[in-house]
Amino acid sequence: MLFLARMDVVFPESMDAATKADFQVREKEYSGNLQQQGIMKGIWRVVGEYANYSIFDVDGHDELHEILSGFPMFAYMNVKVTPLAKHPNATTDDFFGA
Ligand SMILES: O=C(O)C[C@H]1C=CC(=O)O1
Repeated sequence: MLFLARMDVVFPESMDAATKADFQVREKEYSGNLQQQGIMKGIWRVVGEYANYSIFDVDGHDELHEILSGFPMFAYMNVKVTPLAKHPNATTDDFFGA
């Protein structure tokens, strides 16, 4: 099942630069592992915002929630999830080469 997620990151004003940098390193590792496993099919920066759109291929809602809540920055993210269904006009099922 494919899901589109938008993640907006909002760090508290009081968070120091070293703590932010540490979150970013850990986030990159977590995200990279998901991409290597083929669970996270892609991630795109929203231009001009500290936010991304990502696509996940998971078995269901519970798995997606577990994955999203495992992001190191989860406590500082607002996440909106959109389930994706096949469009009748789609010419391929293989958009991500899966
Ligand atoms: O930089 C971001 O958009 C935050 C974060 C959320 C997932 C990820 O890989 O990075």
